[in-house]
Amino acid sequence: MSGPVLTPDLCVIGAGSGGLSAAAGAVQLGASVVLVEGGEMGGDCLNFGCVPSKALLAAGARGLGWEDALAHVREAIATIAPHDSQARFEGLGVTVIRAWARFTGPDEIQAGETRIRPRRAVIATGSSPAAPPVPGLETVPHLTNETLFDPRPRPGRLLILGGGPIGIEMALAHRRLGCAVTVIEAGRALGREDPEAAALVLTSLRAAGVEILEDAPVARAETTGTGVALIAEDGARHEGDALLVAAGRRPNLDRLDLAKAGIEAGPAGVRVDRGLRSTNRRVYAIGDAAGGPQFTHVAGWHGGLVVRSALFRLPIRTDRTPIPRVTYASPELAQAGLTEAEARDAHGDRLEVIRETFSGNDRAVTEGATEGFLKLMAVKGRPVGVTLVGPGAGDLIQPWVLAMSAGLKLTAITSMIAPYPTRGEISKRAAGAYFTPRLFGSPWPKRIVRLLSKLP
Ligand SMILES: Cc1cc2nc3c(=O)[nH]c(=O)nc-3n(C[C@H](O)[C@H](O)[C@H](O)COP(=O)(O)OP(=O)(O)OC[C@H]3O[C@@H](n4cnc5c(N)ncnc54)[C@H](O)[C@@H]3O)c2cc1C
Ligand SMILES: NC(=O)c1ccc[n+]([C@@H]2O[C@H](COP(=O)([O-])OP(=O)(O)OC[C@H]3O[C@@H](n4cnc5c(N)ncnc54)[C@H](O)[C@@H]3O)[C@@H](O)[C@H]2O)c1
Repeated sequence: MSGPVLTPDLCVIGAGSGGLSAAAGAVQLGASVVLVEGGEMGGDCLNFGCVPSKALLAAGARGLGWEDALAHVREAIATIAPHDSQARFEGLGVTVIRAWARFTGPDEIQAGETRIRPRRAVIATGSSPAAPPVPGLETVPHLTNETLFDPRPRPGRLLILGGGPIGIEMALAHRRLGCAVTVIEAGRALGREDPEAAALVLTSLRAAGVEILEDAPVARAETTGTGVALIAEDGARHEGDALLVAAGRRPNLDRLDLAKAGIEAGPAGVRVDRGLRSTNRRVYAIGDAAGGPQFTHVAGWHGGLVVRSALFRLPIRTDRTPIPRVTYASPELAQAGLTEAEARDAHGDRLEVIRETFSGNDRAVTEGATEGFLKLMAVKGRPVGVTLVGPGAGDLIQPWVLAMSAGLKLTAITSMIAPYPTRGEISKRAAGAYFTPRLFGSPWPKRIVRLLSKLP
C-alpha cells in the first residue's frame, strides 16, 4: 500500500466526546497525536445526541413554533461546533484525518491513503441506533436520532418505539411542540431508574398529554396510507404519521476490522479490562464503543483516563467511580451512585434510606413548585447513592457526585452552610436527617448536656 506513514505517540479513532478529550489531553501534554474521523467532528453528542435533543426540549419549553425550534437546534449545534472543530484541533497541534479508519495489523491503522503506526491507539468510535428485530421495521419509513433533527414537517402524531431516555426526552420535546405522542415500551419506561422517581416523571408526562404504553412489546410494523402503524404483541394497533425508533444502541465496530489487530468484541462493544485496555494491550477502547454506560461525561472521563495510562503509564480503573446520569424530562431525574435497589443488593441491612421531599423545601414552596424528592442511600455515615427528582435535579445532584467520588462522609454535607432559601438545601436536610435519630433519639447527648449543666 502506498501513501504516507505516520508514527505518532497516539492515534485516536473517532472525534466524538471520548476521542476529542483523549486527543486534546494528549497533545497538550506534548504527545504527537493523529485523530481520525470518518463522519462529523463532535460525534453523536454534538450532531445527533445531547446538544440537539436538549435544544429541542428547550425550544419547546420556550414556546417556539416548529420551524423556529429546528432553527434553534441548528443554531445551538453551530455555536458549540467550533469547540470540536478540525481547525481547533489542528490549532492544538493534532493531525486530523477525515476518513474511516480500520486496522490492517496489530500495530497498524489505515485511514484513507495514510498508514498510521502509533505507539498506542484509542478506539472511540461511539454507537449507532440499534434496529430492534421487529418484522416490517426494515421497510417502514422511520426516524432515528440521526435524522430526527433534520428539517422535516411537524408530525401530527409521533409514535416512539422505546421508552428509554431518548424516547422519553423526545416524547416531551415533541409534545411541547404541539405533536400528539405515543410511546410504546416493551417493559417499564425509564426501566433503569428508581421506580418511584421514574413514576413521578411518567405521571407528569402523561399529565402533559403523552400516551405511554408499558409492557407492550412491539411485534410488527406496517406502512399505512398516511404513515405508519405499530402492532403490539397483544394485537393493539397504534397509528401515527411518523415513527421514531429509540430502542437502544449498538457499538460502531463494523468498519474497524478488529480481528486483524487481535481485538475481541461482543454485542455491547470492545472487550476491555477495568483499565480500558482491549485484548491488544496497545489499544484502548473508550466511551460508547467500550460497552459501558453510554454518556458523554463517561466518554470524556475515559478520554482523560487513557491519556494518563498511555502517556504516564499510570494505573487507571473505571470500576470505583460513581457515575451520574440525568434524564432531562420535566421534572428532571438525576442519579448518582447506586439506586435504592442496587444499594440494597450491595449493602443489605447496613443500608439506610432517607427521603426528603421538596414540599419541605422553602424555596420550592415560594416558587409553588414542590414536586419531587431526594432519596439518600447511606452506609456507615457515607453516601453510596442519591436519587433526585425535581426541577434542576441534574445541577442539584453535583455536590453528591463530589462527595461520593472524593469518599466524603455525610458530615461534609451537614457542616456546609447552604444559602437560604435554595432548592439545594434539600441535600443538607437529607444528610442531617441521617444524624437526627442518632443525636436526638439516643440518651447519650442528653446525659452529657445534663452533666455539663451541673458544672460551674
Ligand atoms: C438522542 C441522544 C441524546 C443523548 N443525550 C445525552 C445527554 O443528554 N447526556 C449524555 O451524557 N449523553 C447523552 N447521549 C449519549 C452520548 O451522545 C454518547 O454517550 C456520547 O456521544 C459517546 O461518545 P463517544 O465518544 O463514545 O462516541 P461519539 O460521540 O458517537 O463519537 C464517535 C465518533 O467516531 C466516528 N467513527 C466511528 N467509526 C469510525 C471509524 N471507523 N473511523 C473513524 N471515525 C469513526 C463517528 O463518526 C463519531 O464521530 C445521548 C445520545 C443520543 C443518541
Ligand atoms: N439524558 C441522557 O443522558 C441521555 C439521553 C438520551 C440517551 N442517552 C444515552 O443513550 C442510550 C440509548 O438510549 P435509548 O433510549 O435508545 O436506549 P435504552 O436502551 O435506554 O432504551 C430503549 C428502550 O426500548 C425498549 N424496546 C426495545 N425493543 C422494543 C420493542 N420491540 N418494543 C417496545 N420497546 C422496545 C427497551 O425495553 C428499552 O426500554 C441510553 O442508554 C443513554 O445512555 C442518554
